[in-house]
Amino acid sequence: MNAVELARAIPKAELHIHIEGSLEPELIFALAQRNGVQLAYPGVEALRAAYAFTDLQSFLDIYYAGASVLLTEQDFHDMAWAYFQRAKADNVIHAELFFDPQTHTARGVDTGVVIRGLASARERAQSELGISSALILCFLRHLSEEDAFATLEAALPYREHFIGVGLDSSEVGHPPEKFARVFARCRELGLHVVAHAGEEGPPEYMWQAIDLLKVQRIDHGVAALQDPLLMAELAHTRLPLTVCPLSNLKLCVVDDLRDHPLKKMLDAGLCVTINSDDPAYFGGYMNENWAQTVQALQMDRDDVVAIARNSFEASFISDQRRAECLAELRRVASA
Ligand code: HPA
Ligand SMILES: [Zn+2]
Repeated sequence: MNAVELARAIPKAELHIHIEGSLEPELIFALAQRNGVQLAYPGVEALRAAYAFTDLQSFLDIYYAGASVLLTEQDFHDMAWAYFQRAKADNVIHAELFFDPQTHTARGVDTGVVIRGLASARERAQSELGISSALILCFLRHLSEEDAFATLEAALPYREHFIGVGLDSSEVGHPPEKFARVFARCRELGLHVVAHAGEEGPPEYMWQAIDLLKVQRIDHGVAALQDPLLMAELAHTRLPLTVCPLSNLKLCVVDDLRDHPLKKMLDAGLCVTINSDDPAYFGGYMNENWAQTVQALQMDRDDVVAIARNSFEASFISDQRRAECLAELRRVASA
């Protein structure tokens, strides 16, 4: 097996997937019809043709429009179940899913509807596919911290269904410091904390995520390369970064996959992982991200194994499940 074949075959954890970003155009139209929702596009092809993004905001506008078809518990279940089946085909054996309650509560959909629908898909993925998973509630950073507090409050009756919180949506102009108090509260509640930083924003936002939000992982973090002190810190602490190469390409964070910083970050000793972010919008699920990145950056089999191992080390799974995943990884890597 060469490095690209190994990248496809190796068991892996996905740690940066917005479940609303796994909604394929076909399912968007099927749900629109089921729920009587009117879309601004005449059909699947027209919608797909609109997926030509110039930056994060141009994507977010379409992503929030796509999510408008989600109304019932069954809708959330169907979306997540479709993702888990796709993940299984890519040898994902553990997944930590982001979801955005505010995208749905703003349309009158109750937080409980969102969480119950996702939770039942998770249970099904465990029993029918053997995929372990968890949910991470994300606050939309373009909204206020007060809004984030209200979102947390509304989700607390379902506390057993999510393991942590994150921070997503429009980065520039909405630094992590804006959410310092709500993240402190989440830490007090025993929730894991992560945040998007250094996708379009500067290294300063990554420092804020570390120092003020006290995150356990940074989502994206590709801006780290602009700051040698930050690189040294990340190498020293091994704070994981959930990198999303095809997302960075589609949102013009990099112009060419061959210029992607992932390999430099790996070689500098950072705990980097490969993830799909919003696969229905960015042209590829896990194995497309892995295969294209390994190919473009000419990574070898050792790099592939190191990144897969990082994905389990960076995950919020039990020690027992982590040991199982690492054993499975060793089995495939040595076959
Ligand atoms: O890549 C992303 N960045 C920020 N917010 C998001 N929400 C969905 N995907 C993203
Ligand atoms: Zn993301």
